[in-house]
Amino acid sequence: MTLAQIGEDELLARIFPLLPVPAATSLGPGDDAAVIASGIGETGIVLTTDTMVRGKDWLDEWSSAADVGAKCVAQNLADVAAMGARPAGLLVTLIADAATPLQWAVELSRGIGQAAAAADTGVLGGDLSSAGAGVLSVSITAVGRLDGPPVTRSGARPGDVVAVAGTLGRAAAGLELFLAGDWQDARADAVELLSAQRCPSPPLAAGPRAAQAGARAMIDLSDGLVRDAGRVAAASGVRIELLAEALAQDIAALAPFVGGEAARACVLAGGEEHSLLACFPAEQELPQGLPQGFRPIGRVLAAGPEGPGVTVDGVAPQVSGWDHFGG
Ligand SMILES: Nc1ncnc2c1ncn2[C@@H]1O[C@H](COP(=O)(O)OP(=O)(O)O)[C@@H](O)[C@H]1O
Ligand SMILES: Cc1ncc(C[n+]2csc(CCOP(=O)(O)OP(=O)(O)O)c2C)c(N)n1
Ligand SMILES: [Mg+2]
Repeated sequence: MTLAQIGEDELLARIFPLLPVPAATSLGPGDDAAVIASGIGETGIVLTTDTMVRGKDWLDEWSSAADVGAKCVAQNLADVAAMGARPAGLLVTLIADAATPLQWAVELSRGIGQAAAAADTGVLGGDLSSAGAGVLSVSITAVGRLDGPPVTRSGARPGDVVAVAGTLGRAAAGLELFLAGDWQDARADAVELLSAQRCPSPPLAAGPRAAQAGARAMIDLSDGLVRDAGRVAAASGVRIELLAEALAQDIAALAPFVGGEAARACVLAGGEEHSLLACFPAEQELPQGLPQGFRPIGRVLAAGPEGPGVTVDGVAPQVSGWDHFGG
């Protein structure tokens, strides 16, 4: 049996039972970030980590070292925001073949520093380690502060409104353009899609805003809308019903660049967008009732006989989303 045969979710289900969760942990593995008590009132500290590997998460042909640094910060801070927390600091690990140009490591750090500063945070430390020929990997651990209870994946309830802050499918469309290979002469508007893939800019401030507004569940969209909504559905024991009409504009905006079918796949299954998907009590359904930056895209329904899952206009979409091991 290999990792490819089981995929990420099944691997996690097998390893979680082997890992003791420290005493007095508020929230252990399984959500966007873990939570421990801060020791100050009811507030908590969130902790999360995300890694990028050359060849798997970026290619040097299309991403500069600064892009890689900024993207790794964005991925991590999106997980902090998805708990409803604000960033408190980063730890950075660089694992590199000793033949890596010094300039690459310097530019990586410049990208990390700029992205951290833009998010009103900074770097607390890290680690350096060498690796075999051609290996290059960046790992960041982010720490965040909560002002109130964390917003987990498990609090969605039937009747809630499903809303998203940030764009959908743009990083995936950028990846399509890179993989198609003819991106160097891209039109100005296509360059925005390439940038969304090189260094996404998640709506970080929307996370704490959602928490403040009473969001019941939240996740950042790293592996695709349907797959990540499915994680909220599974954790909450509900069905998430997305409305095709609410996604039509997102799909139409990408179609001229990648074609209609790929545009739909980008919006429903594209990874690395790091927008925030949240479920709010139904009385907040009107856009002015939702916190700034969120727009409604669906409803939470009872799970029904088929169990928790995601549907689009009542039908289970035939899209998969990203899995590092192909599961
Ligand atoms: N090797 C591991 N050991 C323990 N927990 C892990 C491991 N890998 C991932 N996790 C936990 O599993 C959950 C899902 O991980 P992941 O899919 O990477 O989350 P995200 O998409 O939010 O970055 C997270 O709570 C994470 O902390
Ligand atoms: C060379 C290359 N191939 C494929 C991808 C696509 N890709 C890599 S990781 C990923 C999903 C996000 O993975 P990760 O950042 O590990 O997410 P998380 O742990 O937050 O779920 C996608 C769509 C890419 N960015 N670069
Ligand atoms: Mg996440």
